[in-house]
Parts: sequence; structure tokens; C-alpha cells
Amino acid sequence: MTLVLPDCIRHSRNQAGKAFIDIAHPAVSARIALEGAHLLQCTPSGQAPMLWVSPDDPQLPGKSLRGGIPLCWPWFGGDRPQSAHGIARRAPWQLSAAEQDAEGVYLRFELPADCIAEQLPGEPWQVHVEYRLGAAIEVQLTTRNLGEQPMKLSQALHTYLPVTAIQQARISGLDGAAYIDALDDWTHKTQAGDIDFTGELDRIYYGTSAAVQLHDAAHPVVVERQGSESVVVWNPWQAKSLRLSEFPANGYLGMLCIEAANAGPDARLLQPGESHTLGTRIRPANPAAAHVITQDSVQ
Ligand SMILES: O=P(O)(O)OC[C@H]1O[C@@H](O)[C@H](O)[C@@H](O)[C@@H]1O
Repeated sequence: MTLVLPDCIRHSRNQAGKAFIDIAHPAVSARIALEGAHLLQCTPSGQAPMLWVSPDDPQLPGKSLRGGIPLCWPWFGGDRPQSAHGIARRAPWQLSAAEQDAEGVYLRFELPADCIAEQLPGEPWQVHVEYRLGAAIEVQLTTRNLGEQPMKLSQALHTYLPVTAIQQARISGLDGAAYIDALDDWTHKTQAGDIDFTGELDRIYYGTSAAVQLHDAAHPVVVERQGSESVVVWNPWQAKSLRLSEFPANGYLGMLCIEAANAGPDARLLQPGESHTLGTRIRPANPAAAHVITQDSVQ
């Protein structure tokens, strides 16, 4: 049965045939690629864009754009020898629900069972993702084990956030938290004070579900998490920027990632029939003080 979409939500395609869902609601505008059910843009009315997205856009089906919130599932990073971050971010998801109300929109996407069977043989997962977009971004990724054996799940909502200048950005909320330093032979360490950025940084903080705050002149946000005792913080810095796909050489100056996760020691073992929801809510820390787009500031 064809899904009837509210007026503010429509399907679109770029010239190369890549499919998107576009949202133009009085409270929020947004774009989601069906490939990966990948939230690429989200701009609450009167605010600056909440997500960073690379200007190097291959615009091609099968080539994921770097930025927004890629879904890393059902493994995070190099937890398995196959391609990093699992299969979900390049898979063909299907829109299964779309609603609007005065506050914003609700969308739900499913990863079809035949796609899971083909790409993850012998792993009977069921997975869907829900977005609630308005003054804030809410994402919930729900996984169920439909099999008869326990299955291991690691995952992340790989959120790219814009910053005014990386050297001035700061993250609070993780003082005293344990982390794994991916750049120092996966050594376990303890965070002292806030996180600031003076070089490449790639860490899995674990044992905490506390909200994390990004302090930035124009893009201060609070990142809350659900079903998540780990959060990944990442900036590639200069040398790695040159090696990354779909990433400009100086891209690291204007972004960082704060990823609600089940990673490292927070990977989950789902028993037969069990389901787990990983969620995040990203909201402007101080909407009144955040950069407001006015006609004067539009070039
Ligand atoms: O290049 P990818 O596969 O999108 O990964 C980007 C980064 O994703 C982060 O989550 C990892 O911690 C980094 O190690 C990795 O480099």
C-alpha cells in the first residue's frame, strides 16, 4: 500500500537518481537520503543548520555523503573485519510512516528483511529508525533479535556537528569518564575536565549516559542519549582529512562528531526475542542566543 505523505513531506531525486525525503514544515526543514535512512540536513525554523555536511558531495547513488547522521549498524568501527561501521549506512531503507503536527514531523524507516538476509546471512535482525524533527533532532534506532541465538550488537548515531572554529570548541559532561583512546593503541584512560581539540582525536567514552554539551560560539548544542552508556568523540584533524573520502582538506576546522553509541565495552548482547533502542536528542543549548538567520545575514 502506498504511504500517503503529509503536505510538508515529499519524495525527490537528484539528477543521478539518488532518492531523498524532503521536509519543509513551518518548524523545520530537513533532508533524509533513503540510502542509509541518512539524515543529511536539519534546520529548525530561524536557526542555523544543526548538522555539518561535507561540501564534497559525489551526488551519486551508492556514494554516501559525509556528514549528517550516518547509522553505524550492526557493528561500530572495526568491530568486524568487513567494511567499517556495518551495513546500514549504505543500505536501501524504506519509509514506513510519515506524520506531521504543529511541532514538526515524525518519520520511520525500515531495513527490509531481504536486505538483511542478503548482507548478514544467518543473522535474523529486525531494525527500524525513527526521526522526530522540529526544534530538536530526535533519533531512535531499534533492533530486535528474531533468531534463536544471542547476537552481539554494536552501533552508533554518527552525528556530525558544525563548529565555528575547532580550536575554540569545547565539550563538557564527560569529566571523570573512562575512555578508550583509539589513537594510543586502544589504551583505557580517564577524562580530566572538558575536552578541547588540538590535534586528531578519536575516543570511545564509556560507563556514562550523561548529557554532553558542545560549547561553540554559533552552534552550542546539548546531546542527550537513550539506551547508551558510551559516546564517541571524533575529529580527524589535518593529516587524516586528506585520507578521508568525501571530505575537504580543511573540513576538520569546522566540524566534530559526538556519537551516541553502544561501542567498546557498551556493545550489547541481544537475547532471542530481545530488542534494544539506541537514541539521541540534539537540541540547541540556548536557542535564544544561538545564531539566528535573518534576511540581513542571508547572502
Ligand atoms: O570514514 P568512516 O568509516 O566514516 O569513519 C569515520 C570515523 O568514525 C568514527 O566514529 C571513528 O571513531 C573513527 O575512527 C573513524 O575514522
